[in-house]
Amino acid sequence: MTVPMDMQPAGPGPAKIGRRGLMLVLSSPSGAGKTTIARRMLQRNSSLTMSVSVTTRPMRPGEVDGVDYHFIDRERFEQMVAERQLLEHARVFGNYYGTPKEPVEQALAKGREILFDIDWQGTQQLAENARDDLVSVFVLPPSAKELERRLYARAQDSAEVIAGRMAKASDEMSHYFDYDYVIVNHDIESSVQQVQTILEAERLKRRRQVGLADFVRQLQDGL
Ligand SMILES: Nc1ncnc2c1ncn2[C@@H]1O[C@H](COP(=O)(O)OP(=O)(O)OP(=O)(O)O)[C@@H](O)[C@H]1O
Ligand SMILES: Nc1nc2c(ncn2[C@@H]2O[C@H](COP(=O)(O)O)[C@@H](O)[C@H]2O)c(=O)[nH]1
Repeated sequence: MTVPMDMQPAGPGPAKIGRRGLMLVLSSPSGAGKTTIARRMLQRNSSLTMSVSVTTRPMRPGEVDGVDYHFIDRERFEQMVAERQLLEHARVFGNYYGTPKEPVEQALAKGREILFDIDWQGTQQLAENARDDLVSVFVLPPSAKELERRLYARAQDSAEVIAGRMAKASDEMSHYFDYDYVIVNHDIESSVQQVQTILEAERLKRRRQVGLADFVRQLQDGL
């Protein structure tokens, strides 16, 4: 997948430096806090667009169809896979999840930055297709006890579901090794600031700055 630029190199007048879009992925064991971090990042960054996944999992109290997820049945999910409408997809905790391709491509075409809350399987698939445009962050909980406490405090899943997610947490966490960055979510404000720092540094990567050559040439011409 190629990510277009949000600003073309300058015509007449002073050269401008633009930015390529990027794909910022947050993954973690369930309950470590990535959804909370993602929501705050969206509030802070108007250039960020959230990728809204499809899922076959039942809606939780308070969730809104089309905002938190597109809630679909298994048949529709299989159809989307068959029609190649998903950029990546995976089975997680017995349910099916996937990233619709079209909204991501549209947002990238406008040079926007896309935020993904997906698991390690989805991250691996995105990396296979667009490694250069991917920035991946793994969020760890401070402790196993705190992870369980957060899952209960969220009060949205049954004890059985929580036990299932805790049982998978160790395996999930083993994938931290494949990520570009790893943060430990002790305090939400610090974690959001850390992800913000990552985003700002990644924007400054040379390959993501468009029109640098023209800008430097103009600087040199003025010497
Ligand atoms: N740093 C933190 N300190 C205390 N509580 C937190 C912190 N970060 C998140 N939480 C709380 O922990 C619970 C789980 O957070 P959240 O839903 O963001 O996790 P998640 O990683 O997105 O889980 P899932 O993968 O199941 O969607 C929520 O109730 C949230 O408010
Ligand atoms: N590979 C994908 N994983 C996804 C996607 N959307 C969400 N997820 C991950 O699933 C689990 C469970 O989420 P929950 O909302 O049911 O608690 C979590 O790890 C999410 O990151 C997706 O489109 N693809």
